[in-house]
Amino acid sequence: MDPVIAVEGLTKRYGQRTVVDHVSLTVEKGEIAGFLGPNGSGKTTTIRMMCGLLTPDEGRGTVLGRDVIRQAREIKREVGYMTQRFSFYEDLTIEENLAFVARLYRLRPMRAHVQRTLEELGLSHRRRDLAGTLSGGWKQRLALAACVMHEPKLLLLDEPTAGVDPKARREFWDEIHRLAARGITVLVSTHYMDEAERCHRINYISRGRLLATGTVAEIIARSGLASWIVEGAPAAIDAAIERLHGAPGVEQATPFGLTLHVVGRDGEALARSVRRVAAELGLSARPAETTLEDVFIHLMGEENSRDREAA
Ligand SMILES: Nc1ncnc2c1ncn2[C@@H]1O[C@H](COP(=O)(O)OP(=O)(O)OP(=O)(O)O)[C@@H](O)[C@H]1O
Repeated sequence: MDPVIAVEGLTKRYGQRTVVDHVSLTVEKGEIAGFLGPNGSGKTTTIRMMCGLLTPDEGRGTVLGRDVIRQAREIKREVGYMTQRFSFYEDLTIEENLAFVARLYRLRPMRAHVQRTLEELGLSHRRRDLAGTLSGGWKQRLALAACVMHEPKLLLLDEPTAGVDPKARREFWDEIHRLAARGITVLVSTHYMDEAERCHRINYISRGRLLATGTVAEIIARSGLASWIVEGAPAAIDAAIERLHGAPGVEQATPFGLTLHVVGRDGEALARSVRRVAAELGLSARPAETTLEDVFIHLMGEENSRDREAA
């Protein structure tokens, strides 16, 4: 079966700046593909090129079997795109907002589409609530309803859960998994690590370039990073950060509450440095599983140091 998204070398420039730099991406049917990267790394721009809203300066490929350059209009109609800043008529109810969207898409019979969508997304009992009175989580659910009502086979969700509480985020992701189980393909950008871990595959982009792609396990394994956790009193942890900075094998030391994640590629040198500093400061240290967050912090750090070298 052909991939739902198969793009190659997508590039977008604004003036002198290349904001998306030869991004190639494949997403298979039914897959939940995560799109991660720091602010301003080019996720939204890439998504907009894939849903036919923005013409790439270079690159080619297909989305839902249609050409991203020549058939942008068809793609735009056939995907479900949830933007970062979706908007509703706040003084209309959930049902009225959906009816408005159904009219935009010329869905017939309109009532039946609205009804089915309300039911599928668990919105029926709140359909007479005004959109303006909904909590963040329910607004997000309404936005998702609006972009699935025309039954798209591909959903492009741009940070759909930004600013939503953990319970509502979890429910939103349960919904994404339900949609994927029905064969809908999802590409979703996020800054949350727990969400990244709920994706089948992850694509990590930084400064417009795709730096890592694969399952969580593959990305962690390929990073070649070893990790240690150091624990103890806050003052000693602060001192450990200072002593570990620049120590052999230590590439990053990141505090997480009362623990410190210490990460590096040279496992033996890292172990020696961590053990030494822990002993000096009376801290406990143990080897740990490298997390996705460790890998992403590391990738960002590498980019920054490349910049410093180039400067
Ligand atoms: N129309 C435009 N004109 C000029 N620069 C732009 C335009 N659109 C985006 N950019 C720049 O391109 C870069 C990538 O932006 P983009 O919104 O794609 O990133 P992002 O990864 O989605 O970021 P975030 O996580 O903050 O949403 C940013 O530096 C942004 O300022």
